[in-house]
Amino acid sequence: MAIAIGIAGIGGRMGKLLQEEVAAAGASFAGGSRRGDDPAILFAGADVVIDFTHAHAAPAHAAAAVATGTPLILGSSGLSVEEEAAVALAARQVPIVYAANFAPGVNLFLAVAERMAAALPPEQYDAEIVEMHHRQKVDAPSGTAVALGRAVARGRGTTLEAAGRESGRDGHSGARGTGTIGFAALRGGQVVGEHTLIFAAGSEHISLTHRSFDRRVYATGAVRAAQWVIGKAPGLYEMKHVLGMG
Ligand SMILES: NC(=O)C1=CN([C@@H]2O[C@H](COP(=O)(O)OP(=O)(O)OC[C@H]3O[C@@H](n4cnc5c(N)ncnc54)[C@H](OP(=O)(O)O)[C@@H]3O)[C@@H](O)[C@H]2O)C=CC1
Ligand SMILES: O=C(O)C1=N[C@H](C(=O)O)C[C@H](O)C1
Repeated sequence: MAIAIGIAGIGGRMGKLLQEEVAAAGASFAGGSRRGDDPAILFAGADVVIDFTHAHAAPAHAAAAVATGTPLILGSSGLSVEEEAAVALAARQVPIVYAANFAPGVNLFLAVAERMAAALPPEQYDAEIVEMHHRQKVDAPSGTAVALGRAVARGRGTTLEAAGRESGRDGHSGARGTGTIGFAALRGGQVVGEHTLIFAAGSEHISLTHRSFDRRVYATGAVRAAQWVIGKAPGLYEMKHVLGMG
């Protein structure tokens, strides 16, 4: 029988595409929710729920997933430390796939970024991440940029928090810190999503860029994750697990 997929944020840019991709994948649409709706109703009627809404909605959606035993696919970006902790806690009781970016190419990019960072000494190669998105995006840096920063830090045997983030440089910002990870966020027009990771040394630069031209790539990936997560044990999964890259 076709799995029934619920969609939180059905009225949003991603919500509308997700509904189309649920149908295209041969799954059934279990209903959608909008801001202000009780998430318990959506979760109770679905085999799995996809949430591309807002960071602040993530804890309530994770709690509804636990209360109903319904797996959650979480794509919202800009979660605070506390919001991510609430999601991780819920994932002890129900399977959750939480990904900053559901595009396959980006997940390969994350793996390559980690390997590059492991090979390039932080004392010589400054890591800078530049992203550009449409003018409506409300959080910065993007979730994908943060995930790239985390991948670089992991490759260097540390964490993003320990390495230190440098973002929003303006005015007398001082010299760049050695080993820190820099972020720059551009906003304009209708750019779907562009991310560049630069390793800059005194005598050479290496950069890697990913561009999304159609946000449907995220919706297709999220529906794939929804089909994959059914029957999985409780845990916090990433897109690399769905893609078999874990
Ligand atoms: N992981 C990934 O691959 C991707 C992640 N994203 C992320 O997904 C999120 C949504 O992006 P996008 O669709 O472009 O944004 P939109 O603003 O177009 O859509 C978000 C929708 O969610 C609704 N909403 C907000 N809070 C709730 C809630 N508590 N319950 C139900 N619905 C709610 C909003 O309603 P209202 O209009 O009333 O506020 C809106 O319709 C962002 O965080 C974005 O960064 C986007 C693309 C890819
Ligand atoms: O808001 C968006 O549009 C996107 N958000 C995600 C992010 O913050 O990384 C993924 C993608 O870049 C599009």
